[in-house]
Amino acid sequence: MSTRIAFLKGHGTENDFVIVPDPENALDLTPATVAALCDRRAGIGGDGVLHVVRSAAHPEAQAMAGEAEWFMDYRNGDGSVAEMCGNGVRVFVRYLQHAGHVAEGDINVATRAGVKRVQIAKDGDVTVGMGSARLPEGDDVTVSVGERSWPARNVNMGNPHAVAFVDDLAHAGSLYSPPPVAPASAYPDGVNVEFVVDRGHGHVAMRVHERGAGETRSCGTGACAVAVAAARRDGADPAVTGTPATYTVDVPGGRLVITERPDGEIEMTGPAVIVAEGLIEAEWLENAAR
Ligand SMILES: N[C@@H](CCC[C@H](N)C(=O)O)C(=O)O
Repeated sequence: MSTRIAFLKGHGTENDFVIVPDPENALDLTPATVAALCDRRAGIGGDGVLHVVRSAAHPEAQAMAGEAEWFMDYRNGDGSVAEMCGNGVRVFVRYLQHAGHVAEGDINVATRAGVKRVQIAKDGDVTVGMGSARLPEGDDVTVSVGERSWPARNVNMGNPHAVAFVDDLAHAGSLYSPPPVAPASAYPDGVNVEFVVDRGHGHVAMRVHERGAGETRSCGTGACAVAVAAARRDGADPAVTGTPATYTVDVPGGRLVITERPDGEIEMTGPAVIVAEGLIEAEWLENAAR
């Protein structure tokens, strides 16, 4: 009888993930395996994989093991590695709670963008301290779709984003392929692109084309990048004014609330849901790895 490998399926504002618990880092999750798992027809389906590993067991996280027991080894749906996933880290902690590894309260999670502090509230929402945004000075960029183009803000949330304010989210088009961003030299490792419209005071809506996944229903790091870009556009810089800036960001899959504090820390709150759990056939996984 062949061994089976446990998985779960979860989402945060419909940014969906295949969760693969592998505490001792025993699985060889090749890019081909990840892409097969995320395939919505021949696999389980998801925007990415949350590989759940003890920090001490992963070479990229051992240095963080003293601060955070668990490492989120995040992979995009095409198999590529990403530094950070804001919705993913909330779902990751929801999984840790579901599996009985942690209780309500504050939990540290190691990520490629450093240790993130995550809080599980009684109402079910999960808040993550995302760290601060980096806005490379004089590094603004241009995003295009067909004949239209917009000036965009280069915002780094541990991973790269280009944030464009548009008149209508439909102007982003089908987003079947990555929207061109110029100059390409601003993003040597590729970029996530957000299109944003205003909905009211401190309230915006966005669509996103994610590096390594295509258009998704939500992107947590993207929503944070959007909140920071909107705040700067609106003349709000909490580090200067000493007043936190809060934005509600509507995404196709729900709503996220983002607050930037005067010390630069950005907090994001939203839902995180475990949908299902099951077993992957080892033989299928072995074939997928080839
Ligand atoms: N959906 C994620 C971001 C996932 C990584 C991204 N595609 C990248 O390559 O940087 C989020 O919620 O932040």
